This record gives sequence, C-alpha cells and structure tokens, in this order.
Amino acid sequence: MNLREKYQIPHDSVITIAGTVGVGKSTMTNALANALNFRTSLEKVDTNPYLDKFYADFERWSFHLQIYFLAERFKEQKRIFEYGGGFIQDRSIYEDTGIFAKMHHEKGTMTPVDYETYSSLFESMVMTPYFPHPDLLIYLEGSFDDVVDRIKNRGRPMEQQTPLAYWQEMHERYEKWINSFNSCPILRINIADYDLINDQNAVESVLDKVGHFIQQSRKWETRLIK
Ligand SMILES: Nc1ncnc2c1ncn2[C@@H]1O[C@H](COP(=O)(O)OP(=O)(O)O)[C@@H](O)[C@H]1O
Ligand SMILES: Nc1ncnc2c1ncn2[C@H]1C[C@H](O)[C@@H](COP(=O)(O)O)O1
Repeated sequence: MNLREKYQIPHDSVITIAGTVGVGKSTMTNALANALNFRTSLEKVDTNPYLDKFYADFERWSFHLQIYFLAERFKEQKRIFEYGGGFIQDRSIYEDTGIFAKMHHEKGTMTPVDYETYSSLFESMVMTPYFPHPDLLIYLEGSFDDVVDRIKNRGRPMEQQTPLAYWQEMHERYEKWINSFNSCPILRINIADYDLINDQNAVESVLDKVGHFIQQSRKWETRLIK
C-alpha cells in the first residue's frame, strides 16, 4: 500500500501550502508531492522578470508584479485542472490579494487606482463559482525569529536587502488574514512541530493530519448535502 492509500488521501486532491515568505512552503510542497506521488505547482522565483526590480523599487513595480503573479497562478490553475488534480501547490492565489497587494496598497507602494484595477480583475477571475478552490489549504505558521532565520539562511540577495520591518509587517498580516480566511478548509501546522529536513518520519505525521482532515471534511460535506 502506498502512502496516499495508507492515509486515505484522494488521488485527485489539490492541496495548497500557504504562509509567509521563508516559512517552508516549497520544502513542504516537494516533500508532500514526493510522498504522495503528486505533481507540484511551484513559484518560479529565478525566472520572474519583475521580482528583483520590485524589491529595488516597490512603487514602480508592485502593479506589474501582481499582474504577473495573477497570470502565472491562473496558468497553473489551468494545468491542475487539465491533469484532473493530484497536485501540491506552493502558495495560494488568495495570498496575492489578501497579503501582498493589500499590504502594498495600504503602505502606499501601490497607487489606489492600480489597487482598484488589480482587485477588480482578481474578484472577477477568482471569487466566482467557476473558480475551483483547493480541497485543503495547509497554513504553515512559525515565530517571526524562526522565519527570519530561514530567510537569512536561504540567502536570496533581494530578500537580504529588504528591511526587517517588511517581514515583520507581513508576519503580522498573515496571522490576521488566516483568522478570517474561509474560501476553503484550512489545516494549521506549526513549523516547530515537525522537521522535514532532519526527520525522515516527519512527512508521515503531516500526511496523517492531512488524511484525517480530508476524511472529516468529506463527512461534513456529505452531511450538509443530505
Ligand atoms: N524544517 C526545516 N528546518 C530547517 N530549515 C528549513 C525547514 N524547512 C525549510 N527550511 C529552510 O528554510 C528556508 C525557506 O524554506 P522554503 O521552503 O524555501 O520557504 P518558502 O517556500 O515558504 O519561502 C530554506 O532554506 C529551507 O531549506
Ligand atoms: N503576490 C506577491 N507580491 C509580492 N511578492 C510576492 C508575491 N508572491 C510571492 N512574492 C515574493 C516573496 C518572495 O520574495 C518570493 C517567493 O515567495 P516564497 O514565499 O519564498 O515562496 O516572491
């Protein structure tokens, strides 16, 4: 019996991993996809034509970057649909608007007109009955200090040059955002409770939680339909 069957995770599940920059989303995405034999939908940082420019000048590039991310995530959504699910997705589309666009708008690094244009595009593309939401959003949470250590250790130059206040603001916004998020079921996991890098068994403890959670959600759905 493979791990997907062992933990009763449906073969067509779409699981998205959310959380602040550096918390461990890509690591979790790869670990779960390997264990389940699922495909990954990863954020491609190296080929992003705006990201470096954005970190150097938020005001000039924030709108361009958000439009780029929206297009990329929609392309990925189409790919996931065409394969019929069985995906682990590195970051949800909801964070683009709920965290990044909102934060840059409120901090004055995205103009009100650009924010309005972006938000109306997002609303008409994503917040509709035609947009398939993931089966589960795994929210990774961790202390600010641990997250900053991980950003430092990873060493992406553009992130090293960004003031700590930016990451602090984002960390606080994530906590508020997840408390009011309701677009799909959420499973919260604290990064202090597992270690995917040094502990071979850690992925199975996550799969165990995911399996239980999906079974519970499906029971609730069945009761609601009846
Ligand atoms: N369990 C862990 N323990 C220690 N370091 C970790 C762990 N998980 C991830 N990391 C490291 O933290 C950094 C950020 O992880 P990453 O998965 O790239 O985060 P994200 O995709 O959320 O930005 C990477 O250098 C990664 O190797
Ligand atoms: N929507 C976004 N707006 C601004 N910056 C973003 C957005 N989505 C991702 N990013 C940045 C943050 C990081 O520097 C890289 C990759 O994110 P990560 O959380 O490390 O996977 O892109």
